[in-house]
Amino acid sequence: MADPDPAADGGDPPESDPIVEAIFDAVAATAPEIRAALPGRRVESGTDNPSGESVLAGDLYADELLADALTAVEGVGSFVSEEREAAVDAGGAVGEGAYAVAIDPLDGSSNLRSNNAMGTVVGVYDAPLPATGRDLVAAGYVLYGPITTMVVADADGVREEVVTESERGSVDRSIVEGDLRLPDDPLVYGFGGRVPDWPDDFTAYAREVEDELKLRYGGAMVGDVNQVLTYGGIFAYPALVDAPDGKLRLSFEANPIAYIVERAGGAATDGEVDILDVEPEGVHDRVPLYVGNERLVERLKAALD
Ligand SMILES: O=P(O)(O)OC[C@H]1O[C@](O)(COP(=O)(O)O)[C@@H](O)[C@@H]1O
Ligand SMILES: [Mg+2]
Ligand SMILES: [Mg+2]
Repeated sequence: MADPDPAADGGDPPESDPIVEAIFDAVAATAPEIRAALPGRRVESGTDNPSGESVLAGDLYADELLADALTAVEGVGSFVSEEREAAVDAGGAVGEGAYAVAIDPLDGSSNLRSNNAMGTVVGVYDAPLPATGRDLVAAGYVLYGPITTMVVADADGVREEVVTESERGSVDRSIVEGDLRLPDDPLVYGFGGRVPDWPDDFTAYAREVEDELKLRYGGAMVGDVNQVLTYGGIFAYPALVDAPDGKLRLSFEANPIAYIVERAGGAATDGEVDILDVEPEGVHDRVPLYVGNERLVERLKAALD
């Protein structure tokens, strides 16, 4: 369930965390370089990642750039990536003043060839990984769409920034929405996986939602979730009959998205429990993800019961 908004009780909003600020400064600073590098990196790298998926040159480039940038941040003790088997030790004791950062360097990379939206997903944990989402202190994503935006959720709430490259070669960031909240009236839905692979109970739920909302599925989680955050609705990459854990990874896809959407007033579940309560065994564990307006998520859980 959504955490109470610290500022809503009339109290002072919590001070922003300087390490978290430095992490998202580093992520924003890499965004123009990643975007500029994509045209020449649409080809297969010839390698597979720990999830057994083929990796594009763009995935590896983004991973290298973000690894260098994030492990250099004072207060980052460990770095985990979709493209790396194990955590990279960045110095500093995670959980005792240092954070573990988990990233999906390029989410939706299959959209690179078709020139559709992609992104970078970031989770900042106050515990060594694998950890539950309750150990997140912040999360965010960069969305490489017609413009480059960055959504950041932390103790202060959820904000959306536009990230542009300045003449000086650095980045300019302007907050376009300082208190992002899911609209109460949902408008869109996007469900991944092939329809014949959906379990019957999810298919029945999908048929109901299809009669109520507009289909918005672009094939990149960050783009599809950003539609839900903007217009209200639900995104799912469900459990499939031949993949009961779905496709998305908990540490650097589902948990960060769940943290963001919960702080924006929504909900996120694996079909049974809150995503943020799922106990992983490994940093590459997959989990079904259903995320969006609370009422739609509650109906989903009842449908899968
Ligand atoms: O191609 P499918 O099966 O629709 O899967 C799309 C899903 O796979 C992903 O692309 C997986 O992420 P990566 O591209 O980071 O591996 C998600 O962004 C997206 O939601
Ligand atoms: Mg991804
Ligand atoms: Mg990826």
